[in-house]
Amino acid sequence: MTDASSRAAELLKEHRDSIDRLDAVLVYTLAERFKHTQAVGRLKAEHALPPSDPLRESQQIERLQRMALDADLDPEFAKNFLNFIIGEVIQHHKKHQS
Ligand SMILES: O=C(O)C(=O)C[C@]1(C(=O)O)C=C[C@@H](O)C=C1
Repeated sequence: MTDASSRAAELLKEHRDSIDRLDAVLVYTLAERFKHTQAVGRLKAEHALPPSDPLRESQQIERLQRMALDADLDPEFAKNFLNFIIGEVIQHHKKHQS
């Protein structure tokens, strides 16, 4: 192995270690978020509230897109990602109500 290729292998490993650490943060963060949304789902079912709240969603999307721009993340990606998670939450809420 040349010096350049062993340095590249070292850098690749460092990046992958960071990616693994950040993936763990994502999983634990998502799990914590779902714990809160499950509690919200129970509250909504107990009080006959609708599973989705479009006004709240548009506020969340707007806020997330502002943060994404600030963080140098594609705001369209951030929006799609949040919409995907919220879609999943709404399915869970609907199950609580049925
Ligand atoms: O805040 C709520 O009312 C929720 O049910 C949580 C949540 C979310 O996942 O953030 C999910 C569905 C709603 O449409 C809005 C937001």
